[in-house]
Amino acid sequence: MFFSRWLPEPTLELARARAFRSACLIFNPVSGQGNASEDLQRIRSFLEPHLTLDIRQTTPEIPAETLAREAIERGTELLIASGGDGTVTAVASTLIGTGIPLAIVPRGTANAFATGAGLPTTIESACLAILQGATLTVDTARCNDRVMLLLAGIGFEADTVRAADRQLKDRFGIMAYIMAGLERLQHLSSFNAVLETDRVTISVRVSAITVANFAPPTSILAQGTGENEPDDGLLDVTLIAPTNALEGLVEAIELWESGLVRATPSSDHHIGYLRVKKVRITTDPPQAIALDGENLDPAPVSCEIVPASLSVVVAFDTVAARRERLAGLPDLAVVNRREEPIESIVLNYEPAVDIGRILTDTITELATALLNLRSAIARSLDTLSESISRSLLQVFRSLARSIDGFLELFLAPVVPEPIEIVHRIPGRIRLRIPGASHDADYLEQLRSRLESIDRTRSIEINPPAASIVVTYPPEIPGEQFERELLNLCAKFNPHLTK
Ligand SMILES: Nc1ncnc2c1ncn2[C@@H]1O[C@H](COP(=O)(O)OP(=O)(O)OP(=O)(O)O)[C@@H](O)[C@H]1O
Repeated sequence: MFFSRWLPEPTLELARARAFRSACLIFNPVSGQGNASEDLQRIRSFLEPHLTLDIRQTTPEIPAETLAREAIERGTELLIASGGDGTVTAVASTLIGTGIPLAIVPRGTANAFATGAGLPTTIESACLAILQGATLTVDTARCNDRVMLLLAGIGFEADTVRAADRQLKDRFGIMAYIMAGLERLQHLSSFNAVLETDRVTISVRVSAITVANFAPPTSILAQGTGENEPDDGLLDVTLIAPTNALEGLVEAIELWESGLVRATPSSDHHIGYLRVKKVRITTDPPQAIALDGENLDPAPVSCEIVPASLSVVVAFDTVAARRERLAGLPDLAVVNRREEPIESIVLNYEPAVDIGRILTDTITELATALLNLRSAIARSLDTLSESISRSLLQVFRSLARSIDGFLELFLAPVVPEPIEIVHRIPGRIRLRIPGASHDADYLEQLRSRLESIDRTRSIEINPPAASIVVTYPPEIPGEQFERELLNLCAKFNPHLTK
């Protein structure tokens, strides 16, 4: 989602895995909410100094798919899709199995493919990735004999996609999906489903089923397994069966958290998940389907993974961080036996990703987006029903609680540096914890632990100096008391005695 822009730039000026000499840019001038001619100008200014760019613009009559097929016939080396997910899907579907790489310069509303596959999400970072030329082969899938890049939603998800129409997206951007979801929550219903996987047959009553190849954290209903990987050779199936609208909201937030921290949701909720190579799903009554954001008529759904079938251009550091790291090994020598100088690039890569900062910034950004949404809603109250406004208020409260939880998790615990024994004489020992200076609470908690050593006479704490003086009867052997003291510190915080 917002992560990629915080990832570090490669340490070389322009580290290149492969230098594309030419590319065909398929540009949708009506995608997203930005200024298309400015966007095109920026793409050209980044790329044209380095490669020959064949620019083709889509029109209502000439879709991206036709332009992509023509480019493949002309023998293009690289196809760049610039637009929303509609444009990306159309171009990608022509490239499956060809080995020709796809680069994405995302300019849509959700940009679900780019964020879900961990690709660059700004024009600048996407162009830099094209110039660097690192590629990753990802899975695609087939759903009812059509290409599925991301996911198929059955039931609630499909109803939400239908409700988030162009007008709502133009007005509220990505928040349109949240608003549409809240609106649909008022009419939550359930249906019977039979899932036949490659291993088992499952019968169940649910409100939503999502089958995902991979999905960004914003595709909330696809986050059951918490690990939608683009190249794991598996489909992730999420089943949700809330008993009422409020529980649905809570489960959506639980899934949103799962996607963000890449963990499975807690077992307290009516959320199921499984991972399969293929699945056939029949529903009673028949449910609407959303395939990669496009609405399909109700029908049984058959999905199958097509492993390692699409080559995509990724940020160089993403590939290096996932696949290879040699920097820092002693006496390192690497002989390049290929024309492409990839080894030297990997050697120079220094991954210094601060996950804590990324998450904190993301959450802050999300909180800001929520505030913006709230003001947008306040301005549009006339056009919203009272029940939608009430639901929105509830979702703000729940999201605020989740955000608080994250901030507490990532900001609160400061792990002090290991403890130092500054001074010891019989009957008195002085400790110092450098990282805990000014953290009076932390020192007080430690004091109450140390008080449990029964022969302790007194404990004095000096927070600014991060020092603790402990006195004990001088006749007790010093090493024995010290050992007991340090054992207790280690139990309080294992980092203290490292
Ligand atoms: N020049 C054009 N004028 C009008 N419509 C166009 C033009 N070129 C493409 N389209 C339409 O744009 C749509 C695809 O838009 P886009 O790539 O933004 O996908 P999207 O799914 O709408 O994206 P998002 O939901 O992320 O905004 C297609 O329906 C296509 O027919």
